[in-house]
Amino acid sequence: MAEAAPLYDTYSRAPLRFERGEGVWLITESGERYLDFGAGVAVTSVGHSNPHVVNALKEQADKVWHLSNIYEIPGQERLAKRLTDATFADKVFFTNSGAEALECAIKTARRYQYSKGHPERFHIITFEGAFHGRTLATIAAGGQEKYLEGFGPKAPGFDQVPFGDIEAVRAAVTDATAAILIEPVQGEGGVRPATTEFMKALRQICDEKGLLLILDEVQTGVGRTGKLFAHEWSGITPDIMAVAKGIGGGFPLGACLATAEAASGMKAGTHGSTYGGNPLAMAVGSAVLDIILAEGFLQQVCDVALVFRQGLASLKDRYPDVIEDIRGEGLLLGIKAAIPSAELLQAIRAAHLLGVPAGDNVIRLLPPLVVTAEEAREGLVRIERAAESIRASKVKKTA
Ligand SMILES: Cc1ncc(COP(=O)(O)O)c(C=O)c1O
Repeated sequence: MAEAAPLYDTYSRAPLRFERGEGVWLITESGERYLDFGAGVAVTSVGHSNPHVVNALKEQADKVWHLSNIYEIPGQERLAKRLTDATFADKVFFTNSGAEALECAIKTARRYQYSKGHPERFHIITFEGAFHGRTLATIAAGGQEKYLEGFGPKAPGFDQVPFGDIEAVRAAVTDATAAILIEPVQGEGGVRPATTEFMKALRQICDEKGLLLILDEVQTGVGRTGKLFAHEWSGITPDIMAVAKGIGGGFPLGACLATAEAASGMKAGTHGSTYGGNPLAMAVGSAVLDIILAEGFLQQVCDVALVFRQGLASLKDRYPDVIEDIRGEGLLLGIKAAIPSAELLQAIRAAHLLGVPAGDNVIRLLPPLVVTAEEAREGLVRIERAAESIRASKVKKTA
């Protein structure tokens, strides 16, 4: 047996060694092809090795890789302008990851209340089942105890309430509340979309009580649900939004977006990042946006998502012993398994399709947004093969 690599044991890794990627495919060292419907985990939005993005990265790499944020960085200004033009936001802070974008969002909200003369208003209302990252503040913000275990006292100022329970939110608001933080669709928590009514009610509570609404669109953003950002489906806008994953298409890039008012407390020296907003990341982010913002692209995402979802619904009808439910929005879909989800994920992987585990016995399917209807159908064929193999093994066991 090969000697274990000297890596932290933080991941239970599947024994697959991918050497390269092409569009929606990942190819192992031995040349086996897998349909990548995990896309990293909702990361490779425009597919693996997208030529437009690769060229942008190469071109920038020949010019300059790193500039300190103590200088003006034209690529940063351009990407910030594109993001603010396309959204509710007036201001952007670039980060290297989702958790960092959330850290910036939380700091922005607290600093806003502080600068308005309310230093006591630092509590953030968050939701059970939520996932916001793995830093000390974001595990405290998240609604899953397992991520806190053994990491010392939970950072103060995060109050969890049940997801979707507007009365619980109202009851949790106190004079110490600064903001409400929510994922429009809980991803890691089991692909659970918040309803439009719930999102609207959160906005209303924030307006009534002088709170900021922070959206975590790290997983749902940049076209994943068929709109540029998932909150657009509900017709509300946030005050602050964390973005990452899809915006970098695989390059470490995140961003915290805010209205000018919400960001008004973030003065020179209040926050910073050595690598955030570096020229390579900016070139990649801009190239990704070229594709996502191209005319008709998001409609294509919706069209393919419909084909995929209808196919999944039909599989659910034909294999109720394997699939209990299909849920999600756009190309952020979840199969709630009727058997242990790890078993189904394993069978899907054996059919050379990659999905991602989530809470609530769910498997997430998040193909690159460039997936075609034909590739989506190929994915369905493989899921059916997996369902058949599970049935066959059950028959064998009972025989
Ligand atoms: C909704 C959400 N927020 C935050 C994060 C953390 O992002 P990162 O792993 O880039 O820090 C994730 C990652 O899975 C996520 O899904």
